[in-house]
Amino acid sequence: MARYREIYDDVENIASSINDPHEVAHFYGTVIRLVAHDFMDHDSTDSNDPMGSDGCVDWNAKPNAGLNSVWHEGSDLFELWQNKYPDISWADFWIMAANAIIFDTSEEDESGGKLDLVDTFLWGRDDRSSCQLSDTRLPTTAGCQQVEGVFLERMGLTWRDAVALLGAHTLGQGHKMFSGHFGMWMPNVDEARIFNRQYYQELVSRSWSPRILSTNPFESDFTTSEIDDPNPKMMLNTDACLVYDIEGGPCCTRTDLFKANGESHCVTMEDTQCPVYDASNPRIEATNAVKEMLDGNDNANFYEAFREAWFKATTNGHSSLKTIAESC
Ligand code: HEM
Repeated sequence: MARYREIYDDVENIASSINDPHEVAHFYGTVIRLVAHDFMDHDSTDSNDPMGSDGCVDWNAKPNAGLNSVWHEGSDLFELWQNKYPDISWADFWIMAANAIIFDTSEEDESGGKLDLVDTFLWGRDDRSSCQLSDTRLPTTAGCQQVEGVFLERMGLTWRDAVALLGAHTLGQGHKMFSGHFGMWMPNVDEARIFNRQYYQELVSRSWSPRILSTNPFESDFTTSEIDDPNPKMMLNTDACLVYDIEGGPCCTRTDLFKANGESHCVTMEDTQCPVYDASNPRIEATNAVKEMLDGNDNANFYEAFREAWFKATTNGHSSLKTIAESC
């Protein structure tokens, strides 16, 4: 346990040594994203090669672009592992580093506690040196079929789990040079360094309009600001579809919001309201989960749902992991 806590301190020290707030947000975000890309290749229906958290991502594959900014020989995090924790597998170490960041960036509840995922942590994952084609199991940003494919069908999670995990998009940002999707889910870089339920508030309270990407005109996402805004805001189709049915064609998520001068807040499609799911649509479960995260005065529902989903996602496919006490 002492070592586990030491990793929290060491990761916090790396973050505190970074001066630029955008770089801090990117460091936080990329470590969490790295763990997600390690576990999102799990396929419980493939008994030959289910994959999952195994310290293996295909660094050259397009969906993983940007992950090597925190994990390459010479990076602070890699050096920390190499110099102090080389006996710990990459898979275990990445999860501990992510848990450290989530603890550090989460908000205190009424009793002064933060989100500490220590009780979800089991160790003993073996690293793989090769996981070819794992990237083909990673979701694209196209829409909710992708969310269903990765989380419900292959990882065996629920809509509530999927919605909770996607709440991690409260941290960090997208980049033109990596995915082509650029901007933050949050309105500013201060918010993009706090792990809280703000993602859901942003999703339901703003007018998100479709944006064709200059980096890839065949792909789109959603924004609330002009394309050349220095701090554009962003929601991916896989985020927007948790509440809005975006499959019927381009639409704006809130056509009912107006500026003081009467102009619509929608950047485009100001007359076309995105429909919401009706009770017979299975995706209503996603919307209900978003409502659950927003219910109450604090992050309690989000933190509890995230804790459950993170445990399932990081242990998926493993049958002999051990509790920290067993390492003593
Ligand atoms: C349907 C599933 C998902 C899709 C399609 C998706 C897509 C993306 C994309 C396109 C980016 C921008 C990458 C870049 O250009 O830098 C991103 C960033 C990020 N993702 Fe996801 N993601 C998914 C699930 C997850 C999950 C499960 C987590 C964690 C639990 C996560 C955490 C993050 C974080 C924290 C960032 C910010 C990284 C940074 O600041 O560089 N994502 N995601």
